[in-house]
Formats: sequence, structure tokens, C-alpha cells
Amino acid sequence: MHLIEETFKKKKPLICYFMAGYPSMEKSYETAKALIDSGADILEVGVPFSDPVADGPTIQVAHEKAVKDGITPVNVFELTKKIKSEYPEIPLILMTYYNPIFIIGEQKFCQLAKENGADGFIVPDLPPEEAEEFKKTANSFGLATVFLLAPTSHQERITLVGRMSDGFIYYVSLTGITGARETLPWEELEKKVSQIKQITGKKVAVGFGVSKKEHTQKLSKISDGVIVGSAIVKLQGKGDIEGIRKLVKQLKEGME
Ligand SMILES: O=P(O)(O)OC[C@@H](O)[C@@H](O)c1c[nH]c2ccccc12
Repeated sequence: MHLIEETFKKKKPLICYFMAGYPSMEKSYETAKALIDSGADILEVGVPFSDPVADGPTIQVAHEKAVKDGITPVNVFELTKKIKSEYPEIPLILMTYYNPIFIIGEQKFCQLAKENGADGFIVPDLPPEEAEEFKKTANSFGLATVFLLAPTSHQERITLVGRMSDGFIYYVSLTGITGARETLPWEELEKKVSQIKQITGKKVAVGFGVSKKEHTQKLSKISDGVIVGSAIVKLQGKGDIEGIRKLVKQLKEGME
């Protein structure tokens, strides 16, 4: 069975996003280790890109600095390889905009991802309607493609994503960009997640805005997994590895 699926079978995972190469290659490796050692079940590895349209200020800054420092997909693959060799049981999902895939080529990108320990992809600017070819290629390498749904997604889109998404569906808690929030639209969230689960029969993990234990506590009751990004990346940028450990432990506490 695929590693992502297996992880969801065992528990409701805490999925942690961080940016590769930020604020340095070494620090991003330390970040990954700290995330896993303090309880992250799945990592989303951010691939730096010059025009991250879905990202809020915190992650934008991370993209910008990593790009300026010359971090390339090749560097990201070096990092995933290193993480995978140390933590073979932790799924690594590359979170990348489509452009780097386009430049390297779908076939080659998937091959490199596979060779370097990745387990799948989330490509936020590749709509499922246009992803048939990429999914086919990724799947031929045994790599998962995870797709997103949002509060604005209707039945037809939900059905399509249900068919296209491997392992789980990423439900975006709110319309807008990534970034830690004080509160989430709980009522709508609960309704939508159960609707998606009912239509697709797939696991649904929720991300966007999650920043504290109170959030993970509520989300783990109404969904199959929780995704956290900006709250981590903020600490990552300061090189605050201890802070990352503390945060992940707290978020994880909410899920037990
Ligand atoms: O940062 P947040 O609000 O905690 O949300 C997770 C998110 O960062 C991560 O999954 C992500 C990073 N970049 C993205 C782009 C699109 C969708 C999702 C993402």
C-alpha cells in the first residue's frame, strides 16, 4: 500500500509544511528533523518559486529568500533524499507550483522525485481538469497526486477531485491565501468536510489558518488530518528550532 494511505490508516496525521532551503539548506534540514522528532506524521516540502500566488506574506517571504539564495529543485531533491534516508516511514509530499515541473519536464521531475525519496505531490496551481497527464506520469512512478478543494467547490469539482486525489483530499478551510489565523469558519468547515467525505469516500485533511492547539483539537474531531504551514515557516525563518518543537508538540497534543 502507498505510504501516505498507510499513514492515514494508522492515525489522523499532523501534516507539516516547511520551505526547503530556508533560511539555509542546513536550517531547513534541522527544521524537518525537529518537525518529525516532535510529532509530524507527514511532511509537505515547499519548493521555492518566484511567484507563489496562493501564499500569504509568511510563506511568500520564504519563497523569495530561498529563490534569491539560489535554491533550485535539485537542492530540494537533495534535501528529500537526506530526510528519507533518515526517516523512511515519513511520507514526503512535494508542494510545488507547476512552473518548476514544466521547466524540468513532467517525466523527469517525477523520476527525480521518486529517486530522491518523495512520495507524492501537491501542485496548487494545477487544476484537476488539466492534470490527467501529470497524474498518469506521477502514478506510473508510484507517486501520489493530492488535489485541493475549497469552500467554493461544488458537487462536480468534488467528484472530480475525489477521483483524481491519491491518499487524501486537501480541504482549504477558507477562501484566500495561506497564513496563520485566530479562528476558522467552523460551522461551514464541518458541513463541507462531511459532504466531501460522503461524496468521495476519501480521507480529508484540512489546512489554511491552523496555528494552535485549539484548532487541531477541533479539526481532528471533524476531519481525517490537519495541515499546518505558516505558523511553522514563521519560526523557521527565525531559525527557531526550539520554537518549532514546542509548536508541533502543542498542535499534536490537540490531536490525541
Ligand atoms: O500556511 P497555512 O495557513 O498554515 O496553510 C498550510 C499551507 O501553508 C501549505 O499547505 C501550503 C503552502 N503553500 C501552499 C500553496 C497552496 C496551498 C497550500 C499551501
